[in-house]
Amino acid sequence: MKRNTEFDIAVLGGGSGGYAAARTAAAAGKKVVVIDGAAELGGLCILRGCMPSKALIESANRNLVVREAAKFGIEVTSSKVNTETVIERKRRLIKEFSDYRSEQMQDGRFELIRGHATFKDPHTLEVQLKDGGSTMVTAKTFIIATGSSVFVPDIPGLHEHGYLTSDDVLDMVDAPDSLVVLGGGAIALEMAHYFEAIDKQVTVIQRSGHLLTGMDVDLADELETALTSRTMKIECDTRLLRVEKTPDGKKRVVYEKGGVETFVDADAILAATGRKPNTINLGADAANIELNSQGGVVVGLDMQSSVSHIFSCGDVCSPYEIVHIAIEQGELAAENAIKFIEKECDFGKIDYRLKLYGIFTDPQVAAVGMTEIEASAAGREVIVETHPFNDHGKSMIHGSKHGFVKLIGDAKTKEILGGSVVGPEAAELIHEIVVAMAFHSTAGQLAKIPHYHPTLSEIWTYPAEEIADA
Ligand SMILES: Cc1cc2nc3c(=O)[nH]c(=O)nc-3n(C[C@H](O)[C@H](O)[C@H](O)COP(=O)(O)OP(=O)(O)OC[C@H]3O[C@@H](n4cnc5c(N)ncnc54)[C@H](O)[C@@H]3O)c2cc1C
Ligand SMILES: NC(=O)c1ccc[n+]([C@@H]2O[C@H](COP(=O)([O-])OP(=O)(O)OC[C@H]3O[C@@H](n4cnc5c(N)ncnc54)[C@H](O)[C@@H]3O)[C@@H](O)[C@H]2O)c1
Repeated sequence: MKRNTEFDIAVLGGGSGGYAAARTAAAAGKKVVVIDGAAELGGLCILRGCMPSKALIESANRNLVVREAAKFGIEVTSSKVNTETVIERKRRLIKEFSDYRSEQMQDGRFELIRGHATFKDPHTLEVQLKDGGSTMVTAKTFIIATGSSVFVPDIPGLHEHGYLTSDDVLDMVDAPDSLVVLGGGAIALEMAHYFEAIDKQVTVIQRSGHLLTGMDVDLADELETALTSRTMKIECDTRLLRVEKTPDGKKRVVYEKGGVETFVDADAILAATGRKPNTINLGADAANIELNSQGGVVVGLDMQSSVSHIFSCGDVCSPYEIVHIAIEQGELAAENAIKFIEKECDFGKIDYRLKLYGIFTDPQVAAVGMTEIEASAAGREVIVETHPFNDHGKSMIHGSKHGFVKLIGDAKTKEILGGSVVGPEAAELIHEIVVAMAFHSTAGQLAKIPHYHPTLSEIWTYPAEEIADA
C-alpha cells in the first residue's frame, strides 16, 4: 500500500536518540513519523542497557554491603542472593519505564509505525510492518537513529560452544556459578562487577594492556586493583585463541599472554567485546549514505550525513555510545533537519567538550571533558593533580580503600579542562566538575566554592587548590 502523506521528518528508530529527535521536531510544529522495528518499545537504554544493568547492580551492591558489614560492627548471621527476586525487581522497574516511554511514543505528537525501515531511494522508505505487510513512507528529511547491536568476534569454538551477551545476562534468573567475561570495557566490567558481587566466580579477559581502552591508564589500573581485591581475576594484554569444551562440560577459554598459552574454565562465557551500528538492511546504498569501516553512518558535527537531507544520531553514528550524547545529537539532528526544510543554512554543531562517561562498578568510574591522553594528543599544556580517597575524612569514614579524583587544568589560564574519579559515588561526584566546566570555571574558582563538611564532594577542593597554586 502506498501512503500519500509526505512527512517533514521521518525518524528511523525510537530509542533515546530517535525519541529525542521526534519530540523536538514535533514541538516545533513539524509533521513527524517515527518508525521503530523492535518487538517492544523503549529502546536499548530502557530495555537492555542502562536501566536493567543498573537495577541488577543495585541489588549486587546491597550484597557487597552485607559482605563488608562485620567491619562496621554489624553481624550478619546469614544471607543469600535470590536471583529470582533480583530479576523480578528489574522486570518490574523496566516495565514501568517502558510503559511510560510507550505512552510518550503514542500520545499523538507524532505518528508511530511499528516495523523495519529500508531506504528504497533517498526520499522513500519501505517499511516491513511488525504485524505483517509493508508500507511506503516519503519525507522531506530523515533522521537515522537505529542504534547498535552486540558485536561478537569470530573466535574459533565460541559460536559452537555457546556464549552469553549482555542481552541474555540482564534477564538471567539462573546465574552461572562461574563466568569468563571477554572484553574489558564498560559492559564487561559492569557485568563482571554484578556477578562477582552476587558471589559468582568471575575472570575478565581483556585484549588491551589495561581495562577501559581509551581512558587514562591510572584510572583503569586503580579500578583493576580494586576489583581484583575482591574475588575477581583480571587478565589484560591477552589474545583470545579458541574456546573448547572440557570433559566435565565446562567452557574453556584458551588465550595467549606474554607469549604463553594459558586457559580458564567456567560454566559460561559472556561476550562483551563491543557493539556494532545497526545499518544492515537499512538500504544505505539505495540512498547513497556513506558508512564508515565499522558500518556506522558518517556524520559531521551538525549530524548531517553524506546526503544533505539525511541526518543521524545515537549509537548508529556516534563516536560515543552514551545516552546523554544520543539525546543531544537527536535534538540537534531535528533542529538542523528543520533548518534544512526551511532553507536556512546556519546549522548548529555538537560540542563534545562536556562529554561524560560513567561506569557503575564498585568503585565507580566517571570522567568529564578531556582525558590526560586527549590533552597530550591535542598538544595542550596542562597541570594534572589528584587526591586519593583513602586520605580524605568522609571517604575514610565511608570505608573507601580505593580510588582518587583527578583534575586537569590548562597550564596558563588554570581553566578546568577535564575531571575524573574512580571511587565511591563517582558518577554523582563528577557532576560538580561538569557544572564548573560548563561555566568555564578555573581551578581557583572551584576551590573557593563552599563545600559542606564532611562530604565526599569536598575532595575536589584539594586538586583544585593544587592547580590554582601551581
Ligand atoms: C548493557 C548496556 C548498558 C549501558 N549502560 C549505559 C549507561 O549506564 N549509561 C549510558 O549513557 N549508556 C549506557 N549504554 C549505552 C546506551 O544504552 C546507548 O548509547 C543508547 O541507548 C543508544 O540509543 P540509540 O537511540 O542510539 O539506540 P537504541 O535505543 O538502540 O534505538 C534504536 C532503535 O531503532 C530500532 N531499529 C533498528 N534498525 C531499524 C530500522 N531499520 N527500522 C526501524 N527501526 C530500527 C531498534 O529496534 C531500536 O528500537 C549501555 C548499553 C548497554 C548495552
Ligand atoms: N555505564 C555506561 O555508561 C555504559 C555501560 C555499558 C555500555 N556503555 C556503552 O556501550 C558501548 C559498548 O560497550 P562495550 O563494553 O561492549 O564496548 P567497548 O568497546 O567499550 O569495550 C569492548 C572491550 O572489549 C575489548 N575487546 C575487543 N575485542 C576483544 C577480543 N577479541 N578479546 C579481548 N578483548 C577484546 C576491547 O579492548 C574493549 O576494552 C560502550 O561504547 C559504552 O559507551 C556505557
